Amino acid sequence: MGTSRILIVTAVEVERKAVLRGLGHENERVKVIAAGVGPVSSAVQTILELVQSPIPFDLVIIAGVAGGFVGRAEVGHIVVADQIRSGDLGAESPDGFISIDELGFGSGSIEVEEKMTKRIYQTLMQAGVPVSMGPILTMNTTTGTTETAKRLVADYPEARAEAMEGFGIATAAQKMNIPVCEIRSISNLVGPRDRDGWKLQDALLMLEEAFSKCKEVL
Ligand SMILES: O=C(O)c1cccc(C(=O)CC[C@H]2O[C@@H](n3cnc4c(=O)[nH]cnc43)[C@H](O)[C@@H]2O)c1
Repeated sequence: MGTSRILIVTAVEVERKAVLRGLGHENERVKVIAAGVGPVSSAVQTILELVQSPIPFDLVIIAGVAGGFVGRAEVGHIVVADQIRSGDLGAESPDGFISIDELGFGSGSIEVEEKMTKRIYQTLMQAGVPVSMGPILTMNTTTGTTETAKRLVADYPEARAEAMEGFGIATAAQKMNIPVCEIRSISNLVGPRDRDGWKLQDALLMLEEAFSKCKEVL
């Protein structure tokens, strides 16, 4: 749609390939990179890409698979973030988790680019893709117990999904004054670890479909 340059950042290569299949091909406006698993690796790789690019990027889109919170995002659905939040940046205490905001050391959430977020969400809705919108949490550690899942559901009542890169990549983009969006395809539910139960292939196919439906509005 626009003439802006977009950097799409996934964690792993299979996600990058799914996005590329959806887009049809990479072009001079849209670049897709796999920046590594977790907020640190993905943030560092993103900032390197943004700083080293001869032509500046206007938008960063975080994309990949994610865990959905039970009753809030089903496996096979797409979640578009209306907020990118760290789910574990802070301190533990006997009275519960204390966020980085409450500690007074900054903010654990980053706002998304509203116009593009709405455009992506509406495009997917109109195309009949199962999609919902809400905060996506970023975790250093994939949740694998009922206890942690309960803590997250209680602390972030609006959160739809968790993944491991969003807050890192968004922080890198924010430092460069570049707006961000996040789109995730749900591969598993957040809860007791069941790695064999992850529907990775289905989620990657849905990620591909989401980008194929959205390519005209990017
Ligand atoms: O087998 C594992 O425990 C495992 C640990 C880290 C990463 C993976 C991946 O397969 C990497 C892909 C990517 O998946 C995102 N993801 C998917 N589901 C979840 C989740 O329930 N909680 C957090 N992250 C999730 C994440 O962004 C990874 O980078 C496997």
